[in-house]
Formats: sequence, C-alpha cells, structure tokens
Amino acid sequence: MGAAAVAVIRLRNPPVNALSLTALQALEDGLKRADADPSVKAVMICGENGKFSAGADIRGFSSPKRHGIALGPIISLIEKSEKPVVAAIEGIALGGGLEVALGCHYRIAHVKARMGLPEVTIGLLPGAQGTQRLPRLIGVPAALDIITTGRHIPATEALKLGLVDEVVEENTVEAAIRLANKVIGQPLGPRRLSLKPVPKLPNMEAFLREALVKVKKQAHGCLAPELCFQAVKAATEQTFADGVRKEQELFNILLTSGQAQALQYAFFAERAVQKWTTPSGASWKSASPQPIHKAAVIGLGTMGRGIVTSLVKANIPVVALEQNLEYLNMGRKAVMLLLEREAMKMEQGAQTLRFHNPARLQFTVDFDVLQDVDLVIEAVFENMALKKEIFQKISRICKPGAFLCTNTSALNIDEIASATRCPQQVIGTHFFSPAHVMRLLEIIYGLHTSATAIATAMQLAKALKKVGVVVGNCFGFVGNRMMFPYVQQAVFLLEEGSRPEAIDQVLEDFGFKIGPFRMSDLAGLDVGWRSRKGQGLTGASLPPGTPARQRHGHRYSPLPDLLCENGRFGQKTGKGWYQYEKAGGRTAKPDPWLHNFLAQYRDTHHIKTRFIDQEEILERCLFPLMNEGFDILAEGIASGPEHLDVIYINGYGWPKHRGGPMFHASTIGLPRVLAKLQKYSEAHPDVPGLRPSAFLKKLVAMGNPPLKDWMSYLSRQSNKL
Ligand SMILES: CC(C)(COP(=O)(O)OP(=O)(O)OC[C@H]1O[C@@H](n2cnc3c(N)ncnc32)[C@H](O)[C@@H]1OP(=O)(O)O)[C@@H](O)C(=O)NCCC(=O)NCCSC(=O)C[C@@H](O)CCCCCCCCCCCCC(=O)O
Repeated sequence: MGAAAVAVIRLRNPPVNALSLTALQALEDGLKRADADPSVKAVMICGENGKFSAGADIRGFSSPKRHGIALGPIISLIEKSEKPVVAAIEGIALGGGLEVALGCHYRIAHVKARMGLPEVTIGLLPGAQGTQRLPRLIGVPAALDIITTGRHIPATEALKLGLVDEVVEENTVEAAIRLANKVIGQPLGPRRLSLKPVPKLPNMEAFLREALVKVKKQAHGCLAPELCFQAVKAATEQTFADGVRKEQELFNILLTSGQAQALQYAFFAERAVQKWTTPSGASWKSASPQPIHKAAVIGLGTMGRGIVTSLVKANIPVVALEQNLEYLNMGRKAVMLLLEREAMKMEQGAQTLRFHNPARLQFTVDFDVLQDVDLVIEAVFENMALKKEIFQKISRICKPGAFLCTNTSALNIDEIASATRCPQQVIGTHFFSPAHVMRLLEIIYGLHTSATAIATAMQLAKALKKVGVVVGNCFGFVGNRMMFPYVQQAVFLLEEGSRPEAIDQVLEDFGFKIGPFRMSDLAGLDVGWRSRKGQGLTGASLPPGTPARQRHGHRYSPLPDLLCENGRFGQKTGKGWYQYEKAGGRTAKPDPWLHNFLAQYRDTHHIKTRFIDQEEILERCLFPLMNEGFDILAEGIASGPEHLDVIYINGYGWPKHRGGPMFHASTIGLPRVLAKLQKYSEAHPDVPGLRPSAFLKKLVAMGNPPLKDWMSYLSRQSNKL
C-alpha cells in the first residue's frame, strides 16, 4: 500500500499548537473527511513545527466561546475510527495534546519528545477522557503519578511505561506513516483503550488509600490534585462511560473553583515577566545577552555555596573564591556535599564525575584568578563597606565587559556600583535560600546598569532553571520590601496578645509553606538583628532615651532584638520563637518560656492582652504586604502586578493557587482591602505600613478595575525612575 493511503492531519496553531476552537474544528473536519474517503486506509496525526500539541488553549478557559465545546467527543471519534490512526509525537504532547494521542490506536514518539498531563498545575484535571484512558494503558500507579504531579516524562520513560509503542531517532512523521501502512487491516479492537479493563492491583483499595494521603499532603490546600485522584479512582470502580461522566463533573468543579483561574494567571504571569522593560526604555526586545563561558562566586557562606552549586548544575565553569584558606576549605567541603546530594537526586553517576572535574570548579583565595571570568557574583555579608571594597577590587581585576553582580537582599545597587569604574556592568542578582533549590532570581538594575547586563542576568536565570524578575532599585527591592510590613505586623500581633504558633497556623492554613515565625527561626533571627543594628534601630548606636517601642515617631517592636539578646537565634541555637530538640534541630515546638516572656513584656509595657481572631491575623499580615505592593507599582519599581506575584510565588512560598498577593487583592476586591486598611490604620495610627497607598485609593476611586488594567491608571509623572 502506497503512502497516499495514509491521510495526514497536522495540528497547526503556533507556537505550541494549542487546541483552540479553530484547531479543534479542523481536527474534527479532517477526521470526518478521512473517514468518508474510501481511498484513505489509515490516518496519521502530527503537529506543525516539530511539536505535537501543548493541549487546550489555556486562554480559552475564560472565553465565553468555550461553552459547549468539548475535546472528549472528538477523541472518541478518533478511537472509534475503522481506519487505524497513528499519533506522531514530536517535541511535546501535553494535556489535551496527549489525550488526542491516547485516542489514537498507535503512538510513536521522537526520542527527544516529552509527554505529560500537566492540567493539575493549572488547577484542572485532564478533561478529555485522559483520566480514564491513561490508567487503562499504563496501570493505576503510573497514571496517578503522572496525573497528580503533572510532570513531563521523556520519550524513553514513556516507552518503558507502555505509553508509546515506539521511540525513533529519525523523522517521526515518516516513521508514523510507515507504521500506519503496516497496520492497515489489522484488528483495532485491542487498540481501543476505552475497551480495555484497568489493570488490577493485588490490593487496589489499600494502594488508593495510601496514595490519597500522599496526594493530600503534597497539595497544601490546592484542590486539583485531590480531584485528579478522584477521577483516576473512578476509572478503577466504574465503566469507561461512567468514569468519563465523573471526570466531566470534577473538571467543571475545578474550572469554576477560582483556584484554576489563579493558577492560569500564574502560568501567564511567569511568561509575562520574561518580557522585561525598564522605565528608561530598555527592553527584552532590543537587548542581547552576552554568553557566560565562565563565572565566579565570591564568598562561600550559605548563599555562595548554593550559588556555586546552581552554576555547576547548569554546567557553567565556576571559580569559587574565599578570603582565607580556612573559610575556603569549609566552603569547598560544603559545596562538595551539596553537589553529591544533587547528583544523587539526579540519579546519574556521570553527573558526579563532571561536578568534580577541577577544570570546571576551581577553589581559590587569589583574586587574580578572576581575570578571565565573564561574570562575578559577590555573595559576602550584607555590609555596604565590605561590598564596596570588593567591587572596587574586582572592577580593577576583571576583564572589561565582565558583569559584576551582587547578591544583596536589600542594599543600594547604585552605591555599590559607585565603587567601580564600570557602573553599567553592575547589577543585583538576589538569590533565595537555598540558592540551588529556590526558583526565584530577583534582578535589580541600578541607575547606570546597561540593558545588556539585564539581558545577560535574565539569560543566566534561564540557564540556572530559575525565573528571573527584573525590578528597580530601592531598599529591600520588591520581595523583602513587601515582606517587612508583613513580618512587622506578625510581631505587633504578638505584642497585642497572640502567639507565634497561632499566627503561623493561620498563614499556613492560608497556604504559605511556612509561617513568619517558623521562617524567621529557619533563616536565623541574627540576620535581621545585624541589619537593624546597622540601621541604628537597636544596639550601641541607639541614642540614649529612645523609647523602647518607638523609632522615628513610629511604632517599633523590640521583641526580635530581645530574643537575640537572649541568645535565641532560631534553629541554629535550638531556640527562637519556638524551641527545638537541639541546636540545629528542625522540629518546632511551642515554648512556655516564650509565652511567659511575652506575658512579662506586655506587663512591662502596659499592653492589655486581647484575643485576636484568625481573620484579623490574616488581614493584618497580608493587607500591608499588598499595600506596599501598590506603592512599589506606583513608584515604577516593578512594571506590573504580575512581577510582584511571580516573586512571591517563587521566592516567598506564597500559595500558587492563590495567584500571588496582587492577584489575591484583586479577587478579594480592592474596595474591601482599602476599607480594612483604613480600619486598621485608624486603630494603629503610628504604623505607616497600614496607611492605604495612594495608588490603591486611586484604583478604588476608578471603580476597582481588573488587574490587567491597573498600570494604565498610573500617570507617567508618578514613575520615579
Ligand atoms: C508547552 C510548553 C512546555 C512550552 O514551553 P516553552 O518554554 O518552550 O515556551 P513557553 O512556555 O514560553 O510557551 C510559548 C508560548 O506558548 C504559550 N502557550 C503554551 N502553552 C499554551 C497553551 N496550552 N495554551 C495557550 N498558550 C500556550 C505561552 O503562553 C507562550 O506564549 P506567550 O505569548 O505567553 O509568550 C509550556 O508552554 C507549557 O507547559 N504549556 C502548558 C501546557 C499545559 O498546561 N497544557 C494543558 C492545557 S489544559 C488541557 O489541555 C485540558 C484538557 O485536558 C481538556 C480540555 C477540554 C476542553 C477543551 C476545550 C478547548 C476550548 C478552547 C476554546 C478556545 C476559544 C477560542 O479559540 O477562542
């Protein structure tokens, strides 16, 4: 039989062949034409430009045109076809794309293709019969894993699981046409997944019970994983048709849950921040990144070690530098341990060998070794004088054109750049701890930072598999600046009558991975103490006679300073806001000592203890954080609310299914946020963080516009930069 007997249906909707209304219609038309044409003996479905399909058009879920359109019936049509249908999977087959392939009678994939059902990551479940076909094909444990995690699996793993029939290194489309020709006339019944039983397990009930516990534990309040589980469970208990009905019912619950909207917003926000611009007109469109062939990291403390590990993992040769041999050896040991753990996680012994290659990872105390690096990341103590000294030195030693990055979490980039001869090469790269794990990289441009430096830092973030977010220069930048009023309120709530465990619980129930006090104990209370001493807020430089609970006329809580004075630095000392089993312990237990200490503190300062309910805890912590966000937007420090949200989701453990703080503000409604801030501000007039931002007030006055329109309400003149 010649190749002409195989009809080719090509999914075409660049850049990822998402299944839009038009694409779905074209698929259905193509199938019906092939079915009706007696000269067609088989069908091959592939995607345009080397990509099968990324699934349903996500933007379509909020489109009114979507109603009544379904992919499932089209997939049934494929499966019912009397002519064999072969899927040729190149690039990606995700979500609805993979569901189309599961409807086909045969699947052939390119060796570099990736497959998955990532609907759970955008708050949904596979809603085109995927939850019913996949367990029938590869069994319940593997299907449950793929559907509840949304992970992408490589073609080789797909072959092992039986998800695809063949993996090829050559032209997949040609191979699929060959396969289609070969199977013409063979019985299709055994190839129709809807007719297959779900493979049995010796103890399905016990397996599902345990799996549910695991799914719930990992969900952190996100609804989709559990509903994905329910859909797969239905496949084990019901007929295919009933299972599909259950899948639809659960899909609709998720679609209207609000979490799906938040997660889809987060998906597009992450892509939007890649298209960075600055108020001076620099932009991703015109700036080109420079290649980084070799990098250096100065300082091998906690941050430096993580950054070195991250660079090595990205296969970028690194020079790791410390001030003396003692610190260098300590740093070297710690880095090697991290790399070994990473290699174990990657389960590739070969990686270990490459990590240990001395030509790619060099430890030194000699600054002259930095002469040929393309980029330096300084990761020493948060001390301006020290940082300036280092920048002065490296700007003399490094080759012209080398990028000089500082891993500061709050300090002024322009002041650091002023110590160099090349301020255009200086840029802030704020990593988050642990730096080899956390996805966020806050990229801070100064007054003189070049567009090339920004583009290069963004490219570096991508190479390190991180999300880079470009922001302007101000104390604390975006993330920490918004964090200050949040933490401040949490401590004020302790003064007024609450306890660390009560406050942490409310915020963890909201979805934060870790509440503010557990976070503070983990990070170390001494970090903030040192910074406050540096700012003259506490310690020897505090002018005599300063009231204990006031600084510069505003409310101040000395509680964290008092804890530090008592040697309570958090986990590292075994005591902080909680008590731990030992120094370095990780299990936080409420501490009666602290409860007594708080009671005495309130007595000393004549603070009347009151009961503070969950609503007040949540609002007092979250609303000032959002409020600061509105000020940041008004000052032009970030170019849109999506930037703030991406920073909070990827760097501060904000629950992704709540879309980020600014998205959350928009879902609560800005008038409500404003009214509550006004109420709390009246009750606490000495707390500037509770005073509503002028931009928030303006947006409310303009009728609470949708988040995507907020920035259009900012006049150019109000942009500081
Ligand atoms: C695919 C990726 C892995 C690619 O990653 P990469 O890093 O290479 O590139 P980007 O992430 O930057 O993406 C490039 C570009 O493409 C946009 N995009 C990607 N995927 C989609 C998508 N699925 N829909 C829309 N747009 C998409 C992305 O935004 C970028 O564009 P930008 O302008 O922002 O730069 C990676 O992108 C990825 O992981 N994508 C998501 C994959 C995914 O989650 N798939 C699941 C989708 S949900 C699904 O399939 C549900 C089904 O189970 C059930 C569906 C039943 C109902 C079907 C009804 C459909 C109705 C549609 C109605 C439409 C109305 C209309 O046409 O008007």
